[in-house]
Amino acid sequence: MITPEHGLLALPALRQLEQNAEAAGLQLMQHAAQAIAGWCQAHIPHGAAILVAAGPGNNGGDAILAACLLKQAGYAVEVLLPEPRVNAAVAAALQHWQALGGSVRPTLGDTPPAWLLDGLFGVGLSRPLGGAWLHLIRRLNSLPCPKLAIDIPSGLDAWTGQPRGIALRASHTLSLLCPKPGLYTAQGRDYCGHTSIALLDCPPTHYPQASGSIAVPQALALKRRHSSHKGSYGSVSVIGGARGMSGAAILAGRAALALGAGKVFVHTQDALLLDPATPELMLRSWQDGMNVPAANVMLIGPGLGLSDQAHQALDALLLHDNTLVLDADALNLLAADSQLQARLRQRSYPTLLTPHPSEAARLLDCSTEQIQADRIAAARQLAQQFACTVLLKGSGTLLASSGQPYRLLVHGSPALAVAGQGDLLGGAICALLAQGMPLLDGAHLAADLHACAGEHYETAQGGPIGLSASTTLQLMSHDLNQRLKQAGAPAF
Ligand SMILES: NC(=O)C1=CN([C@@H]2O[C@H](COP(=O)(O)OP(=O)(O)OC[C@H]3O[C@@H](n4cnc5c(N)ncnc54)[C@H](OP(=O)(O)O)[C@@H]3O)[C@@H](O)[C@H]2O)[C@@H](O)CC1
Ligand SMILES: [K+]
Repeated sequence: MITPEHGLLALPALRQLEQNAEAAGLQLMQHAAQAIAGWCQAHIPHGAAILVAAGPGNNGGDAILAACLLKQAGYAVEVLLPEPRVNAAVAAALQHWQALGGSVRPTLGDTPPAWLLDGLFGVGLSRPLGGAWLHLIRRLNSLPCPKLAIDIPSGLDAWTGQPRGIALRASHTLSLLCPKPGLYTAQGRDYCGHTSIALLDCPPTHYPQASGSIAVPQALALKRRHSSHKGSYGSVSVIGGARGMSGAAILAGRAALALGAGKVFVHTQDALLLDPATPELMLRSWQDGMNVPAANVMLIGPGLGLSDQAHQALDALLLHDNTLVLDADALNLLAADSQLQARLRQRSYPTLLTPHPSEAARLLDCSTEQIQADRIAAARQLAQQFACTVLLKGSGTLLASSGQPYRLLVHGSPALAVAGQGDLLGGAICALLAQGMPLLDGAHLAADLHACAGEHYETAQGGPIGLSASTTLQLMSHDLNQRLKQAGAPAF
């Protein structure tokens, strides 16, 4: 059961929710206005000058009713109404505003306010913004003040996280009734700033079924018994590291160890004698063969290259009856060979693909821009087309598996946008799977630990530059131990 604060609704379900609430006599717009005014009173100094930009739909209605409450609370509020043709709810809100002595201006003045409230467009944006709206939002973006977006920054698509023509660049976003995927994925994080959700006291029974979720699985399944040994925590084999690329496979192996796998093998093209920083790794060459015990989780791809030998290794591994994670060049080999694709679809054992947007584009034979234009659709299409679970990397990482609600990560940081981080994530996922977590949950928890490591680093350093692999792994294993401490009893 996905709770209202975690559920991601499609537009028809959101409209259904609105109708359910209205039918039950809930005054959503009043609740929205109270939530917005409450947020402002908690964050904006008393009496400050607030410009409230109101659009022609209910997003504008929320904004104007909030303006009324803020004026009554002693703020110096002005309403900007660029479009005089408004819906009935906005007209009623305007009457209330004018009855309080509030004035309305059609264009932006010269004096910048202390804060801007953006209530131009919300989830009713139905086409790209053009003409006068482009000009206005450009001017609002250049105002030297913090900006609170109501529900979603105006112009940002609430489902894809992409601006439609242009979008307001908010410093904060207060989203109403439920989270929306566009707050977190694609360009959403850059446009929304700090986000919070106001559920508007809407009872959970009014919420239709969610198509996605932002809830992170618990670490409970990873609790350890005292009477356990390394054989209790599974083993991971990493297959990659073509000549000159062995570092990628080693990094994946280190991550698998750091996140708790019992034993880790790393198969590289040339046999390495030792990883001095992690002598626990068991190093093998491709010539030693890929025969590994049936309980293993296998990761193929980091630094694998596109050679015939690499192709043969992937071809053989797809026949193995154990959990398989495909990353990096394994995905590129897959994209170029329909026979490999057919073999993948025939697998009956858990299989995960972990593409970044360019790899996803190769797999779906489209452009990276097309993937990014609708990341949720792309992740779902990959999962369906290849009959497996998919983790689509990038800002707002997504997980999709046919017949399941999609998952969306709300954490992450540009600190992670450096070489080697994908290899670490692949190894970390395998570690949690080797310890018995189901595929979707294990991949999700590992990705969340990775995303949070980036955020923790950025917070601690005051910026995103310079995150190393070893720091990432320390942060991830520390976070995992904290989550274990908070989890309940061991899962016997
Ligand atoms: N959902 C909920 O349960 C709740 C919703 N609430 C609030 O309502 C908001 C949604 O309200 P909404 O549906 O009235 O849509 P909204 O975003 O105000 O815009 C519609 C207007 O914009 C216009 N328009 C659209 N695109 C345009 C374009 N490119 N260029 C120009 N015009 C364009 C469109 O015109 P039309 O397409 O009809 O020509 C119409 O006039 C939601 O975000 C939240 O704030 C809360 O009160 C609590 C519960
Ligand atoms: K808005």
